[in-house]
Amino acid sequence: MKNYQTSQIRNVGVVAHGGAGKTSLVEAMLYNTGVLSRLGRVEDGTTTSDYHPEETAKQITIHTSLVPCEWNGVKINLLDTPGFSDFIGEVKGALRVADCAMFVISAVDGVEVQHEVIWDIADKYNLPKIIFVNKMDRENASFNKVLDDLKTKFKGNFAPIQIPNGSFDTFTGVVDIINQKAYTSDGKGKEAPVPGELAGEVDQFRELLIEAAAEGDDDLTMKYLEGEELTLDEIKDGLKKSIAQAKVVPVLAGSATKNTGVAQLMDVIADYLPAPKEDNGPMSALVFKTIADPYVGKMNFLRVFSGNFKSDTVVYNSTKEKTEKVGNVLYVRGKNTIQTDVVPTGDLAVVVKLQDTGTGDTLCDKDKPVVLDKIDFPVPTLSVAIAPKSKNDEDKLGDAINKLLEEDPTIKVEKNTETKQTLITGMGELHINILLERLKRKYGVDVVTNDPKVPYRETIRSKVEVEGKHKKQSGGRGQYGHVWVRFEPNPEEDFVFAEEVFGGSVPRNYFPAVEKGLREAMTEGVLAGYPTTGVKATLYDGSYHTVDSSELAFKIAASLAFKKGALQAKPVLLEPMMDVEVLVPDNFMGDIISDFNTKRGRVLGTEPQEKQTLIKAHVPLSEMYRYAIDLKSMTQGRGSFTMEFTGYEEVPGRLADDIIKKAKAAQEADK
Ligand SMILES: Nc1nc2c(ncn2[C@@H]2O[C@H](COP(=O)(O)OP(=O)(O)OP(=O)(O)O)[C@@H](O)[C@H]2O)c(=O)[nH]1
Repeated sequence: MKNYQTSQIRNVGVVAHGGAGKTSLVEAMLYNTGVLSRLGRVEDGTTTSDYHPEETAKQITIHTSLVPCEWNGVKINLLDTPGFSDFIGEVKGALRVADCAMFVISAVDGVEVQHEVIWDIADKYNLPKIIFVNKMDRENASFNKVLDDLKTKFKGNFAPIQIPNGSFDTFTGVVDIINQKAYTSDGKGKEAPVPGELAGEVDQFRELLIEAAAEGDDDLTMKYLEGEELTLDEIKDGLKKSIAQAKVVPVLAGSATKNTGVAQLMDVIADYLPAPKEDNGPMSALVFKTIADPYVGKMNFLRVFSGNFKSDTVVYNSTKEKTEKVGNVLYVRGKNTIQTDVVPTGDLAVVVKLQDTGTGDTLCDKDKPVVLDKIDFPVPTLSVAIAPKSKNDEDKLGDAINKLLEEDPTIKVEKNTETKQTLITGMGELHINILLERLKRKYGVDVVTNDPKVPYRETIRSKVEVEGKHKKQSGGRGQYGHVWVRFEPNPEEDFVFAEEVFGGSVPRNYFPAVEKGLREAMTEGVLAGYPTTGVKATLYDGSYHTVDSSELAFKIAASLAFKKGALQAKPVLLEPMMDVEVLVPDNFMGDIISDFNTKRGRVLGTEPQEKQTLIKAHVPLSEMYRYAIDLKSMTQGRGSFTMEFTGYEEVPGRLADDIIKKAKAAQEADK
């Protein structure tokens, strides 16, 4: 691959709802450039971009893959992104470094949920958009229906620039609106005059395009408004500017698997889509993806935003505040790599084997450090507990998890100190399944999964004074510890220890042992063995023996006092509560609120947002573990939510009885 200058580069994020045909389209584009001798098929697992074993097995895209292709003297960097909602983080990473979002929409299925979700992301990045209406060869394909769908679902000036000639079994090619030429099927196709029956439509769409072109440039606007005719060059130039300013969204049609209309799409990308912004300042680059490749090692995919990125140099990671040594820099295409010495502004490439650099990090010159805007990754919300299957798996698990985390910014792993479970949190069921498969296939670690346990707690509701006495006389030196302790509720803190001992009834040097005895006893509550919190304990009396008393004896006495005291002080079970915020389109509000009622939640309020409503609620954690799945099915994937721990609340009586019964049965079984 030769070196390209910034003006000759097009970075295109290929985005869509799953199954619309992104991967097939990228494959056809690559085939047209001549680097493939035959067209790979998703069904056969032979496409260039979906080459990971987990992708060929499931026939879906999981990773964004970078596929550069050369066309008409331009290098088109295609970022083939996953369409399934669990992998929206990959789409966000790709669009952060793309200069344009290309939406692939099935002519049969029209605009689907993920298109809507990604549309909003593209809007946030102010990205120009282009639309390819795919699958024109399928039964029930309708270009005009998709066009109507676009106009009702999105804001935008949609202007067809290439329309289909026929559909399904009459689909014979495409018509280029600007040049007013028809092309027959397959590859570049043969040029032909516009068929008579399409002439009216072509004229009408051409008028729309000219109007859109005129909006791209003030001089052209004037000329257009004065009724003068624009030349072909002026139309093309104006259109280019309008697209770059996102004032018009060009719409094209074709079939990826029949490779029809695809060469014309590539012409449009090369001729009309914006090149990256030139910036000759000091070097800066953003890492948008990290992969642990079994052969190559760690691969950081980056985009250069300014200056040139060079191989065999030292760069500064301003995010981690660390210096990194750069060795090889590669251009990649699926599995294949080519070394390069320099990557110009705007280009995408891969650096291998950096020490500390990960996704979202900025690399720059040490003496002119900058930090580029981060990628706004989604927060994972679906958790499962995992445990190693064998000792061998246990040894490898920690390392393997670190590798997973390095590759995927949308996973969280944490060990819950109370339940002792390791929780892995991801974006959805499919995401978690894939992570577990990856653990096994790539890192040889087998795990079993469980539902997460709820970290319940216990507390007391009344004040009591109790005695704890430990006395043992069995020949030789005995053991003697004796305390009186007052227990009272103190919800503000986990535990407070105080003493009001008069006249040395318990000597000072035993106080720490008493406190320790209480703290240890509290880790296993009297109701169901959960940690006890919100207690103040005051040691106020007791007695000792000059020979037989010891720290151990006082510790035991304190522990006995706690067990007795907690039982008398009206113990109750507490559960963790979450502050939940759900963002959904307005029409789902009622469903979300009534669902919270069944989940023992309290809705705190709703706030209208642009196009959506934010619902705030207070819900027990035990009801929220599968919410990621519930919300997806309630809103067909249109909703999102976040939650945060806020504190503990008492579990209602009957439910508490059940939980205590189950916990006791489990304790028995353990014995
Ligand atoms: N008839 C017809 N089938 C197509 C066309 N494009 C794609 N398909 C088929 O549609 C299915 C999905 O295509 P993919 O290319 O995997 O779609 P994708 O958008 O990459 O899907 P994800 O990887 O899940 O995001 C495959 O079975 C393709 O063969 C087309 O133009 N015509």
